Amino acid sequence: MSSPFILLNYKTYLQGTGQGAVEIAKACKEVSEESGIEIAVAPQLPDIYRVASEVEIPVFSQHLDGIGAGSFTGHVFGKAIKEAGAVGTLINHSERRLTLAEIEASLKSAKEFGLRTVICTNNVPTTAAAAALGPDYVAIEPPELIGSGIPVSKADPEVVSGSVKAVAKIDPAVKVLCGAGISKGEDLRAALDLGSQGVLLASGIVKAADPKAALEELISLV
Ligand SMILES: O=C(CO)COP(=O)(O)O
Repeated sequence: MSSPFILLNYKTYLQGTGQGAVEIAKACKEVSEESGIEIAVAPQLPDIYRVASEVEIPVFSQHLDGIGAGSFTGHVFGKAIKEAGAVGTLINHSERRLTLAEIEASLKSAKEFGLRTVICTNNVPTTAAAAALGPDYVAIEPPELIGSGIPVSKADPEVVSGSVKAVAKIDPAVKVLCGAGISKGEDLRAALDLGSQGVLLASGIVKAADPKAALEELISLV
């Protein structure tokens, strides 16, 4: 099996804001180098440039709007994200839901600017629909488990294995991540055993007293 992909979403957690965003990214980079596992970070939009400038690590945006250059006040433009140093973006996170048409437009914009794409979903049917759009990854995250500390890979293994199966049927090139409540080595191990190719996670690392130690524990059973 190939090495997993770990994507750390900072959300708007205080610990991952401003300089904290840089410090957590440095911890991720160290653990990534020590282990050979790809770890990417998704800081808040205003922190993308600072993290990408100060730490050599893949940086993702937490959101992207499917708009072009022009009259779009307050929107997130793919070219700006790319030039800030991002290499990818989340699309349709549970805390930043989009309509189907908006997801498609966001994906198109991300692809236009060469960004890696992760469409977040909440169940097997939406995962199947997202896979049909052809992103690099879909990330299945049942909303009720997000931030709960209860790992999706243990509490709802069927939604992970069901998503893996559905995506394989629709487009085997699309990779599957899972997330919600993932924080321990055994949670990541269970996620990989269910066929996912990595995890999207947040609070277990960002809010940890020692994010580097938490990351080392997370990957201990890979
Ligand atoms: O929403 C998530 C990642 O995008 C999951 O959050 P938690 O890891 O805090 O459950």
